[in-house]
Amino acid sequence: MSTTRKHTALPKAQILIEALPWLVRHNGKTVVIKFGGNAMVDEDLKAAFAQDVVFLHHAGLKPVVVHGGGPQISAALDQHGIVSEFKAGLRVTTEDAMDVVRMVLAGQVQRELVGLLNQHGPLAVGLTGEDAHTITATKHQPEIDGELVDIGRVGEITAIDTGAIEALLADGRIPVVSSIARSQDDGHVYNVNADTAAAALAAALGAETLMVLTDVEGLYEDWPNSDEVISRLTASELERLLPDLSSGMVPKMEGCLHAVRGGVTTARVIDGRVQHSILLEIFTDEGIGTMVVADEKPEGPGGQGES
Ligand SMILES: Nc1ncnc2c1ncn2[C@@H]1O[C@H](COP(=O)(O)OP(=O)(O)O)[C@@H](O)[C@H]1O
Ligand SMILES: CC(=O)N[C@@H](CCC(=O)OP(=O)(O)O)C(=O)O
Repeated sequence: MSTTRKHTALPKAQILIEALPWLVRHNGKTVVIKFGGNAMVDEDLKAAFAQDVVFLHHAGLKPVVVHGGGPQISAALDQHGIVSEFKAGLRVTTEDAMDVVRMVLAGQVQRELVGLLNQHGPLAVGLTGEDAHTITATKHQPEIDGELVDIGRVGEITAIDTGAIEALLADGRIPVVSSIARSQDDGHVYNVNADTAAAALAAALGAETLMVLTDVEGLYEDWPNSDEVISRLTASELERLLPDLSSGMVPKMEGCLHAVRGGVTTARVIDGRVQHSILLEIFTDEGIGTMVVADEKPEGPGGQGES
């Protein structure tokens, strides 16, 4: 090998070998990746996202994608002359709006992601929470200022059946899930926040990691006044912060807490606007967003930590 070729080739080998401990650690582990609608607006980013997910698959992990589509739903509702309104961070979803939500999530956003992933092989299979009872929900009525408020067809998850997703993973596929659920009580279809759905699936699947891709660098300590990102926090620390959080961050951080308390090792909020942020997060030391971990167990003999 000529000296020049060696000089260009060796740094590449170095980068590959740096990933070895991470490849060993994550081999065979399930990672649930939530791709937010706000991070999904750029064509190059969507293509890079698909590459990263396929990379994880071929590196021996089991990625499960849960996608959002908030901005895409708002645009479609607008075209139908339906006004978008949010209460407690959730979209007020009338029966007519629900038809649009379902059409956009399952018929457009999910199809597009499945198409991008399948450019790399026969890998992705799309489903919604309705399929094989994957997500069952009941009508959600949030409490606002001490009163229960009716926000229409918004679902609260009551059960997860991981059977269909596990069968797809066992078959070497990449499930792509839309956050729509069916109620077993009234038979209606419900709109579920995609962060909440991703977190519930991560916990039910016993995933190692929940990764939430969004359009900010992570959880800002003092949003919107400063852009200081909290890089790591425990479940209890996050629980104390929750009442002070606003808008889109509420379901994300509630989801991270639910996932970690449900046994997921780490839940991360990362910047989906950074190309290949998933690879940086999984295969390097340079985690770029906010990582939530379980509470640390107290040290010393007889110490009984939280699990
Ligand atoms: N503490 C915070 N840190 C970061 N972002 C915050 C915070 N509080 C509220 N936000 C808002 O939450 C948004 C992300 O949520 P959302 O718009 O629902 O995104 P997505 O479509 O990715 O789910 C950010 O763009 C920001 O405007
Ligand atoms: C009940 C509720 O609010 N559902 C969300 C579902 C999509 C979603 O969560 O998309 P993002 O992740 O892009 O925000 C909605 O209708 O916008």
